[in-house]
Amino acid sequence: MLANRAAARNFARVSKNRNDGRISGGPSPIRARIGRDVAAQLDTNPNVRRAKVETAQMYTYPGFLSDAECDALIALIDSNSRPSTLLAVSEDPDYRTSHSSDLYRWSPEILTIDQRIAHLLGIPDENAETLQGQRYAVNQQFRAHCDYFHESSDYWPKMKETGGQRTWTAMAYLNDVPEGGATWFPRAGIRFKPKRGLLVIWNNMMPDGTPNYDTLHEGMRVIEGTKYIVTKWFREGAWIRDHVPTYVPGGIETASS
Ligand SMILES: O=C(O)CCC(=O)C(=O)O
Ligand SMILES: [Fe+2]
Repeated sequence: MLANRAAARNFARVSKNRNDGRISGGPSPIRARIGRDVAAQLDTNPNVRRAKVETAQMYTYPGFLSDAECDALIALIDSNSRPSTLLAVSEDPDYRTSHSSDLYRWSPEILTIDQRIAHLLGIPDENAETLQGQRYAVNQQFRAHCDYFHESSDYWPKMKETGGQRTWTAMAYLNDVPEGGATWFPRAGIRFKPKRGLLVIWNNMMPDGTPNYDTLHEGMRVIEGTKYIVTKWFREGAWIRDHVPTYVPGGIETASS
């Protein structure tokens, strides 16, 4: 507990603008406020633990998803997945070798989980991208990357229009993995072993709202078994702007805005 409080104090002091050589963005009062507000909410939740990391705000919530929820999500991922993609082209064909599944946001089971995650962080659900499932078979991985967008990139104008920068990430493991598949933050110096139901939450921004290169992370190669996760990325603004459809059994009400 003491160590975690010290981590929180030190995080507030760390404001050196480290980056990976690309312009990923500068300070931002809105992103800084989101960082403070979400951390304040997580710090008072008795189910949430702050990770012992000084250079980023990082938390865990063991058992956030029930076994039944994990099983339902695994079945959905298996029924609907495609090879994972990247926003920017990579020269390394092994960079992201998993399969992804865009989970159907308006189905009751996804909506409930989506809203629980948004409520936990205290960020409006409309700021969140659709929950994305990932499946990694043996030897598959997602090499080191940051979840925030590079504001000098070709894809940025489109991202800016659809809610802007990614601030917080929430990622849950749906199963235990016999060997490999940890999520490793080499710069922050922490590694999470997949554990069924565990939610890992981190802020991709620094205290002043600048993208935090210390959140660099890697989905390590799976050595034995299959790894299933769901990831939710929160934007600084509204990602959903249009009419929000209502779910009706067998489909959605599709009135346009
Ligand atoms: O698979 C992992 O452990 C990390 C996944 C990840 O970084 C992501 O989905 O953005
Ligand atoms: Fe990531």
